[in-house]
Amino acid sequence: MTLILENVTKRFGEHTAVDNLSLTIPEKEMFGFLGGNGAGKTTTFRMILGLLDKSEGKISWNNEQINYGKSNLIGYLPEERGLYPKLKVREQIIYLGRLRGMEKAEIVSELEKWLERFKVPEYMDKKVEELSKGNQQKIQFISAVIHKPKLLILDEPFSGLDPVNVEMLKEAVLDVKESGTSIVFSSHQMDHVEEMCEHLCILQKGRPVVQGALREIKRSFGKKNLIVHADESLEFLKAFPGVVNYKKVMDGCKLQIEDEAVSQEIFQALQGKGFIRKFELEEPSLNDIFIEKVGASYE
Ligand SMILES: Nc1ncnc2c1ncn2[C@@H]1O[C@H](COP(=O)(O)OP(=O)(O)OP(=O)(O)O)[C@@H](O)[C@H]1O
Repeated sequence: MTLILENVTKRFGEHTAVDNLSLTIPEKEMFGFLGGNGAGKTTTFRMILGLLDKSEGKISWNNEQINYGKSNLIGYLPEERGLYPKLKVREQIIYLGRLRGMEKAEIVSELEKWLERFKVPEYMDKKVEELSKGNQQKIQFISAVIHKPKLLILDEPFSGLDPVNVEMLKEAVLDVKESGTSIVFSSHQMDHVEEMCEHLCILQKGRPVVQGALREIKRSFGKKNLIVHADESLEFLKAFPGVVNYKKVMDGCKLQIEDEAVSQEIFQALQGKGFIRKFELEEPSLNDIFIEKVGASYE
């Protein structure tokens, strides 16, 4: 089931939050949705879910109009987490599972599996308000996937989690994807998107500035990173032709260079200038691409 957005626009009064956005999110894919604060990610999610009317355009899923009435097919982890603090985890998930048409016994058995997996079986009969913020997030995630949705929308799923819990949740998300669910998720942490997504879109002021397959986006960016560690000062590389950016790091520097050929010229220029301990050419990171494409709009 492919999710398609065609020329979707959302205006709040004079302000255009999402501007003529077209996207195709392939079936059974993990799609990364990125953008700075206020870029329009949550607004797009709300429109996909039918929680917010769009001003213009068309959103369809499997050629049908999508809406939250089809909630047994959709899972949503909202940015503003929304659990009932006074309810016990068991009551909470049973309530949400029933709303999605599940039988109570099936809900409890699925919940037990998830709590075991997240290493918190003892939370079954704890009130949500008794759990830490990160652990509430695990429960919120369970509430989004308990009914095995076909489409899962995760708004900042990893924010506020410690590194161990991030890894645990990442694995869970990948398993949900492997079971055949299409997943769209937003994140400000580029490394998560880089690790998990085949396709992505970077929004800036409601418009896509980068869109497509991650591998292709990196290839077409052209610039590469070069890390050099040496005994001698490398300051002279700041002004070296083809060096776009120079950053001092421990023991050396990290350069952004125009293309691979520049690295060879630098290598030659370094001959006879002391011992080179590291000389490593890297693909640009998604963080580099994001900063270049979106960073300018902050100035
Ligand atoms: N209900 C609303 N009424 C008026 N303006 C809104 C409303 N919801 C969102 N906006 C505006 O639309 C723009 C996009 O907001 P949105 O929440 O979609 O951004 P976001 O990309 O999710 O940002 P963040 O990363 O900070 O969560 C912002 O300028 C925001 O102020």
